[in-house]
Amino acid sequence: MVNQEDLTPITIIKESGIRAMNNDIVSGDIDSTDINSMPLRSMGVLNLGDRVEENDHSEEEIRAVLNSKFWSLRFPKALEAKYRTYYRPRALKSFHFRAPIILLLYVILISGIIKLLPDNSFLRWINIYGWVAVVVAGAWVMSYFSIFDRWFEWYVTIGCLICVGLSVAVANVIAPGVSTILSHAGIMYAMILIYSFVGLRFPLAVFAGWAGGVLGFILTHQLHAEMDWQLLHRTYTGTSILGMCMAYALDRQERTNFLQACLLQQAVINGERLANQLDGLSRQDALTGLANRRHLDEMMNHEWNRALRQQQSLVLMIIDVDYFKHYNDKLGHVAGDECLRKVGQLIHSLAKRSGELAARYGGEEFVLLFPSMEGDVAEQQAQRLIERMTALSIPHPDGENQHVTFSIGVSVAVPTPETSIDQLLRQADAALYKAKANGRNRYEFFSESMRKAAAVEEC
Ligand SMILES: Nc1nc2c(ncn2[C@@H]2O[C@H](COP(=O)(O)OP(=O)(O)OP(=O)(O)O)[C@@H](O)[C@H]2O)c(=O)[nH]1
Repeated sequence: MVNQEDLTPITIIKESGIRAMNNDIVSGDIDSTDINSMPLRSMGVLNLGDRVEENDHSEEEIRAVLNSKFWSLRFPKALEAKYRTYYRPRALKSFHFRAPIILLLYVILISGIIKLLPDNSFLRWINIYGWVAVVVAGAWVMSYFSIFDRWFEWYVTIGCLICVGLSVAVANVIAPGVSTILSHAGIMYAMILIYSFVGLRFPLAVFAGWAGGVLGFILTHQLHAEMDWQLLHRTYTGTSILGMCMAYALDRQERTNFLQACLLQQAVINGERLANQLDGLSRQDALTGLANRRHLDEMMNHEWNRALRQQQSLVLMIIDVDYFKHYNDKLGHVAGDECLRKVGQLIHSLAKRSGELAARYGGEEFVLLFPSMEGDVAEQQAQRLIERMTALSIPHPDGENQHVTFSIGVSVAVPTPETSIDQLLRQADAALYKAKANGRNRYEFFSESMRKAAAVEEC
């Protein structure tokens, strides 16, 4: 049995997948294909006990097979191969406890037969029937060695065939009498066990049953005994027919269970996929495809706590489009949306490293979060942003520069237990205010003088 960790989509994203999620959102590329490749799929959430392996058959295909009733007990090739790999370990595991039960039944049976045997027959009888125990015990032992696993069906089939042959032969070598009746009961035991208890698929069980009968016929002749056909038809042939019916029904039931497990697995995967998609969408800004405020808040806290633990500096930039109201008023909201999309793409192009995040903060405001970044690198990034925006050259009908620009407020901090991410945000906001006041199309860093001015204002 494959034990799966019981992880829900939400915990996966929040714990191990948060980074993958972040990058997908930032790139604005969340769609079902990406979500399929997220950690959830590789982890597999299904816990159906004996798990159906990776399900690459479509739901329709499985339903079609299920509806076809598969009277021939055979699926289309690929599905059949998958069924075999699903079925074999289950049958093998069952055999671990079924083999000793067979041995126990055998002991009970022979203890009854021994009491009824004529005195001079014991050695002859045990010399033949004793091998049944050896064969069953041998198969049982083999089932514990994984090197034989791939041959499981075959060594059990051959073992069953030999046991049937020996059971038939031994019933014929004993002189007619009371003990013969129990020996024929032994044949019936053997037939029922191989058809319905050992765990063989229908065709193999049929092969073992009838080929075993042929072997019994040959052994009887080799041992110079007579076949009592009338009695054999009532025991061997009768139980063979009954056993075949049972084996057929069991094989079909096993196959039906497999198909239903496939469908259930598919339903679970679809549910997880949908949950992932919804979760992704709930963290994405619909207009720009960047992370939205919700995801930004989570990531800011996440990165803040990490920076606090590792005592690394964290950079936060608030970027605000200049004179955007004028742009909107002159060109309309649709053009305004298009402009915000382009600005969003540009901002995203700077958040490349793992953990870096570009988000839409609201309206025409964006945020860039840079973990493990020092002030001098932050300055280069801010400068780069301004330059790329100039190069983008989106015409602004009413702007000072004839093209759309933005202003940037930057704050840099190494977190301490006394400070918070909100403080960092407020500082970036204060720096942005200064950039606007100083003429826009520029960046400003939060400085000591701003801190003092803020303190004075607060007083
Ligand atoms: N097209 C569009 N406009 C938006 C959206 N969100 C906010 N806005 C507009 O953005 C404008 C923001 O205007 P203001 O806050 O006055 O800022 P501004 O005109 O850029 O002035 P400064 O920031 O001082 O340079 C408003 O006209 C909003 O209607 C949006 O999703 N799409």
